[in-house]
Amino acid sequence: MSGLFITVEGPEGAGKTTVLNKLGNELKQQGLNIVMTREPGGIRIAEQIRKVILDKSNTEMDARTEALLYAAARRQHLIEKVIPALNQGAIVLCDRFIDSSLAYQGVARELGIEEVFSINKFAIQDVMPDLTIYFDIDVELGLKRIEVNKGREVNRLDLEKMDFHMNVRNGFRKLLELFPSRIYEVDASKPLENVYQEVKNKVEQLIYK
Ligand SMILES: Nc1ncnc2c1ncn2[C@@H]1O[C@H](COP(=O)(O)OP(=O)(O)OP(=O)(O)O)[C@@H](O)[C@H]1O
Ligand SMILES: Cc1cn([C@H]2C[C@H](O)[C@@H](COP(=O)(O)O)O2)c(=O)[nH]c1=O
Repeated sequence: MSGLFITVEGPEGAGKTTVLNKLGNELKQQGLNIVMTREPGGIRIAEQIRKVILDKSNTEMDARTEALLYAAARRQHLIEKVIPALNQGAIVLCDRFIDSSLAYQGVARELGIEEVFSINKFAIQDVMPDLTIYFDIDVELGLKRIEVNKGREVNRLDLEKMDFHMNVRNGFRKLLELFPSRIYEVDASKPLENVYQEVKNKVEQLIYK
C-alpha cells in the first residue's frame, strides 16, 4: 500500500467533519489524490449498518452487538474502499476509525480496550492509520455545538447520558497515552480557523516529508 491513511477522532461536536471536509477540498486543489470517507459508512453496506446502529428506536441493542456491528461496517469499508484507494496511492481522510470503537465501546460501554481491539484485529488485520488527529473538547461544549447545528442528525449515541460522553473523552485521552506516536492531539475548543491551520500543518508535514 503506497498511500496515506489519516483518521480524525474525538467526542461529539468536536469539529472533525468540518475540518476534514475543508482540508480534503484544499488538498484536492493542490492536485493530490484525496479520498474523503467516514465510519460507520462510506459505502453502501456500511451505510446500511450505520442506520441500524444509530437508529434511535434500537434502544435494546446489546453493547457487544454494537461493537460487532461497528467492526463489521469497518471491515467492509476497508476492503471495498480504503485499501483499494491506498493501493492506488491516494491519501484517505477518514472521519472516525478503530479509536472510536476503543473509546465508545471499549471505555464508555465498559467492554474493555483489549477486548474491543481484539475483535477489531479480526476486522482490520494489520491496517492501522499512519496518522490520527484527535480533536479534544469539553463534552458540554461539543454537545452544545451540535445542538445549535439543526441540520445534523441526532442519533442513538448522541442521546446517551453526560457520563457516557465524559467516559468517551476519557477513553480517547487514554488512547493518547497508549499510542503517542500515532495520535496527535489538537485543542478543538479553539476558533475553527486555528484548529484548521494546526491540522493542515500536521497533515502536510506527513504528506510532504
Ligand atoms: N472550532 C470550532 N468553533 C466553533 N464551532 C465549530 C468549530 N468547529 C466546528 N464547529 C461547528 O460545530 C458543529 C459540529 O461540527 P462537526 O459536525 O464538524 O463536528 P463533529 O466532530 O464531526 O461531530 P460528530 O462526530 O458529533 O458528528 C458544526 O455546526 C460546526 O460548524
Ligand atoms: C466509528 C464508530 C463510531 N461510533 C459512534 C460515534 C458517533 O456517536 C457515531 C457516529 O456518528 P458521526 O456523526 O458520524 O460521528 O457512532 C462508535 O461508537 N464506535 C465506532 O467505532
